[in-house]
Amino acid sequence: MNVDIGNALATVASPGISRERLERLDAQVADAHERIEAGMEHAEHGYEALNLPENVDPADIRQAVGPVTDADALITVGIGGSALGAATITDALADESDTEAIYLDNVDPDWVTGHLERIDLENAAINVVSRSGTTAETLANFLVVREAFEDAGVDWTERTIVTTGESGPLRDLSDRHDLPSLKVPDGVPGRFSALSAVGLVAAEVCGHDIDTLLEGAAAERKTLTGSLFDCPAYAYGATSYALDQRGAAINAMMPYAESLETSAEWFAQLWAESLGKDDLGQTPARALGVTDQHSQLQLYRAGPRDKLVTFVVPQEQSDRAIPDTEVDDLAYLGDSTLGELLAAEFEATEASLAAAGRPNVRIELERVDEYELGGFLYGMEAACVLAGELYGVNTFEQPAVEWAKKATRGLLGGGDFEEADAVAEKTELRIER
Ligand SMILES: O=P(O)(O)OC[C@H]1O[C@H](O)[C@H](O)[C@@H](O)[C@@H]1O
Repeated sequence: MNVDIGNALATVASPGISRERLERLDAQVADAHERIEAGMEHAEHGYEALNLPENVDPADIRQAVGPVTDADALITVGIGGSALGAATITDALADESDTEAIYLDNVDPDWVTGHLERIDLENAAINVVSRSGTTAETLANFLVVREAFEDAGVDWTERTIVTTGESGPLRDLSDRHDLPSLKVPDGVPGRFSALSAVGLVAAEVCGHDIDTLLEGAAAERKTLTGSLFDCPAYAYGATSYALDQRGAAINAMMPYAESLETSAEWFAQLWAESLGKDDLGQTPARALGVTDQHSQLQLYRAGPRDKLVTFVVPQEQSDRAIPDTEVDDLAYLGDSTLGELLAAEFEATEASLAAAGRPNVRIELERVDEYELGGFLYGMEAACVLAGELYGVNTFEQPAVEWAKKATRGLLGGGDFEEADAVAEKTELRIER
């Protein structure tokens, strides 16, 4: 990926970063890079995620998914980091797959039932993913899906792949039924695991080229150097951090490709869970070009100066001509294509923000394919790790999320957790109709 931070400079935007500040920031990046390299070298928790492109063996993944590559539908049961990386890849490349990728990452009963009633379960497969093997939503959904397979007369043990940690309830269940299983690599937090079996099983079942995904990531890894001026990932991480320090507390991720919409969800988890701690962090917002030009852009251009807009723009996309029309005022459209319209709208939006002095950054992908996606996922993870170093937070923990997990478990009678008591202590001020 390439990154253009020109519209984040103080000569264009406010908040913005001056050239002098960029130079000083680069010295901080050099120190942070040393720390990141040491973490990678010693396979420290979290930093190990940046070694994934070299450590993952695609042959293991291919072997595990062998029995289900004929599936018409793959039901991935997982949540957060155990769903969004895979969904980013398979949604981005969905046009090239005959397998429908479904993600059960919510426990809304109507929605889960709707999916299970719609799919032909005889030709479906299950991909259950949980790093901890204890996440209530995932385990509950898996039990529901398993039962639906049994009710349909399908032997779920022949149609299920498990990806989980070395031990835990899901590992026990997998061993008991002798299911094909893969391990979430040690030292890789869920939201940084897209380039492991966690993200690649679904990609492989859907027929995408996981070797090339890993090659794209490995190429991005080679760009990690001690200077933001040589490394697109660090340029993005450092710019986002510096803008946040100057008041851009919100980061609106706005891909200009329908197929990349899910990537903004993945980014939101990465950014929020990794950096949102110690009263610090930038709030990720999700937008989609061109659609949200007609809903959110007003706020981005004229609202509070508390936002960075991040565009993700594929340079090549397929195209379709706009037919000629009999209406004179619309004649200009007939000379164009949908792709040209999309490109023009992006350029106009980017320029409109710059003209109003609103900081924005452009991330360019050559196209939406396996290689570029691998590079994008890796690059954004590296950007996030760098930003975490600059903020001085522990990028790889999420104690605030764990709190709510314990409270939920306590409420369901899954143990004695003091966090559950807080639910009963809620302050009420009800206004009833
Ligand atoms: O993979 P699992 O252990 O099931 O965890 C799934 C998700 O659970 C929690 O909410 C964590 O905060 C996330 O980081 C994680 O991705």
